Amino acid sequence: MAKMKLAILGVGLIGGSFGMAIKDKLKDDIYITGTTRTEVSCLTAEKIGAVDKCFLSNAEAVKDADIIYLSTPVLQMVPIVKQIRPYLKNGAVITDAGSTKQYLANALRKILPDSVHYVSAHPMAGREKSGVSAASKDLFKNKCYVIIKDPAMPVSEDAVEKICALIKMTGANITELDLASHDRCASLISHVPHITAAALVSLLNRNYNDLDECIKLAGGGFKDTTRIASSNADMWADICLSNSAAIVNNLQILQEILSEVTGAIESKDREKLYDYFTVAKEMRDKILNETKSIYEIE
Ligand SMILES: NC(=O)C1=CN([C@@H]2O[C@H](COP(=O)(O)OP(=O)(O)OC[C@H]3O[C@@H](n4cnc5c(N)ncnc54)[C@H](O)[C@@H]3O)[C@@H](O)[C@H]2O)C=CC1
Ligand SMILES: O=C(O)C(=O)Cc1ccc(O)cc1
Repeated sequence: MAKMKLAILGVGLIGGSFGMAIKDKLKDDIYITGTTRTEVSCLTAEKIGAVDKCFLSNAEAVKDADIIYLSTPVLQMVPIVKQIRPYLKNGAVITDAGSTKQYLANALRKILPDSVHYVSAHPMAGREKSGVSAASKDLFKNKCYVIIKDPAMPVSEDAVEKICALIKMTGANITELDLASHDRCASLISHVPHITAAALVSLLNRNYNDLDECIKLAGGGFKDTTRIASSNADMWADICLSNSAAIVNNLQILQEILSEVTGAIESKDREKLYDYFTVAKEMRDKILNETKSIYEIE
């Protein structure tokens, strides 16, 4: 039987980690090609074993591929699919790691031929560092990996099984969601927290003439609440633009919460402030307790 061929377009943190995990499990039973935008990162991708062969051309990488894994920033994916469309073989399965799903599903549905299957998915695993040099074969281990099942986007069970079989090799736990639920939940649990972490850092840039003095005081609290503000700007701009309705809705709710707590401080309402922190602490402790296995293995 011919070897399975996997093409990873955008071998960065996520694509590189996916390639490393699959290569680690399947060794020579799979042939992995990939693309990056520079020769240096292409060489790194080969050196760390994320791919067998790296190209600077997406068209070259997808030749004869059975499975195509898109792992560039979200808004790069549709132009890439348009570019590779003539080179896709019948029966090929495309999946993607994009952080937002509805926008991609709508756009890809319009441009993909019937002979190519699309399985929408999202690894809920990552870190604030980007690029292939930050990749790790264990990045997805014990983390949630969402597979989209949506009545508006029927997909062949055989294609879903092929993608799930690869995802299982990374050690991730598969969860199913529909498109709208995914984008709503991801905005709440990931997108708005990232925007907020960046806002906490931006706060330092406003109203403070003595920034150097303030930074001397930075401790664990600042580091914990702002770690993800070090994430890739290209990727986060695309996420905001491709899930704007859910993100704007949750940012407005966050502004209401901040207005309420501002009011409580101004009016010296100690009971309200006590309740504000108590409710948040109880909820966070409960969530961490219920998701212990995710956070213990880093
Ligand atoms: N960073 C994270 O923690 C997570 C990211 N994601 C999603 O995964 C995707 C990739 O994110 P990362 O791996 O973090 O980004 P990254 O910046 O580490 O990697 C992106 C890769 O795509 C390449 N690239 C960009 N445009 C390209 C193009 N037109 N053609 C070929 N290659 C191109 C870059 O050279 C780089 O190798 C994004 O869509 C992101 O939303 C999903 C889960 C977690
Ligand atoms: O660094 C972290 O902890 C993250 O939360 C990474 C992350 C970023 C984007 C995603 O779509 C999913 C996970």
